[in-house]
Amino acid sequence: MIAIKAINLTKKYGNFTAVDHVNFEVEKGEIFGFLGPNGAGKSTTIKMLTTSLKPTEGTALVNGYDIVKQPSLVRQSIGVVPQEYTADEDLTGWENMMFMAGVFGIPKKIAEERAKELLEMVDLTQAEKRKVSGYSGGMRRRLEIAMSLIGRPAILFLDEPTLGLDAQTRNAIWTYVMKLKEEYDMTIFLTTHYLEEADMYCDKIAIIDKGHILKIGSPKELKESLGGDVVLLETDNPEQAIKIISDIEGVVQVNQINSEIKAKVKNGEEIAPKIMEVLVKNKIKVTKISITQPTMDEVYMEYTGKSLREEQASSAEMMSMMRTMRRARS
Ligand SMILES: Nc1ncnc2c1ncn2[C@@H]1O[C@H](COP(=O)(O)OP(=O)(O)OP(=O)(O)O)[C@@H](O)[C@H]1O
Repeated sequence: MIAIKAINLTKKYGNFTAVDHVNFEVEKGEIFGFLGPNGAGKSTTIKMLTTSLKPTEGTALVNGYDIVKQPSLVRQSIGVVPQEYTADEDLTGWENMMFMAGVFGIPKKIAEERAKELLEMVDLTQAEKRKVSGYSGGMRRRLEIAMSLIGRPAILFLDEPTLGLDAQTRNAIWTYVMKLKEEYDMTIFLTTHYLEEADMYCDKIAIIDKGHILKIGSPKELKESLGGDVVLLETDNPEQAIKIISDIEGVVQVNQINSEIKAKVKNGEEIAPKIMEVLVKNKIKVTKISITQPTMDEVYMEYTGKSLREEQASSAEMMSMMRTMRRARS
């Protein structure tokens, strides 16, 4: 079943096209990640899908509702955690939950039951009576995830859910997201520019840059699209081993680098045992074997022509330069 379908979704800010005729489908129960650098159009897309921004052209179906023609039905069926903070600092965690339940028109008794359960899920029961102004960044994010779930949405939208959080909190956020997928079969649409997180947790990834989707697929498919895995071997007879390995189906290329044989293969997990089997049959002794897959970094580099790390580094440098300039002026 399709949970989200974007049809030529487009947003222009004046003459500038931030999202350009984007088409994609998200299946029910899937964690779908929009991966791209700053300014790629990720937030603009999420804002259109959650109806806080109107498309200039095209549309999308969210839970079967048209974002342009049926925005209030879309809003009732989704949960949203935007990039900017939404919880009220002057209220406690519990009061924020109750406020959100009011927005969804949930009867008090049911709201209280759900708030209790959700605050427990995000480990905030102990802090529920404290004002949000005293929460850490990670606690706020966890509260906002709980708030977004009070209406029992079929789809949850998360804009950079782990941005700026420490590694431990990022792991905790992902634990909740995985739990929602597994226990409630929830569809989760998120944006991120953390390559490792997208690789580890997303069922499907769309790489977006300059308003265009450059590639969509599962992390495995994206890595395979680079031409497959590499099997590294050491044997007691490299010359003959190379000849034998070259003839195995699914082996794309074989080279010898010093004492190692490097075989580029379509699917390492399937082909490595075959290589072993054939070499043993030919009485060639394998002393070492390993499989390496292309990384998400390489995938990103291939499709965008640049490294996300370099961009992040340069934007971090820019920020630090701006801070230095501000300090120098004051
Ligand atoms: N209100 C606006 N008016 C004009 N241009 C905008 C506006 N909002 C966004 N943009 C531009 O549209 C492009 C896409 O922005 P968007 O925020 O969607 O990117 P993003 O991929 O989410 O990046 P980030 O991770 O920095 O939020 C950027 O070049 C941005 O400067």
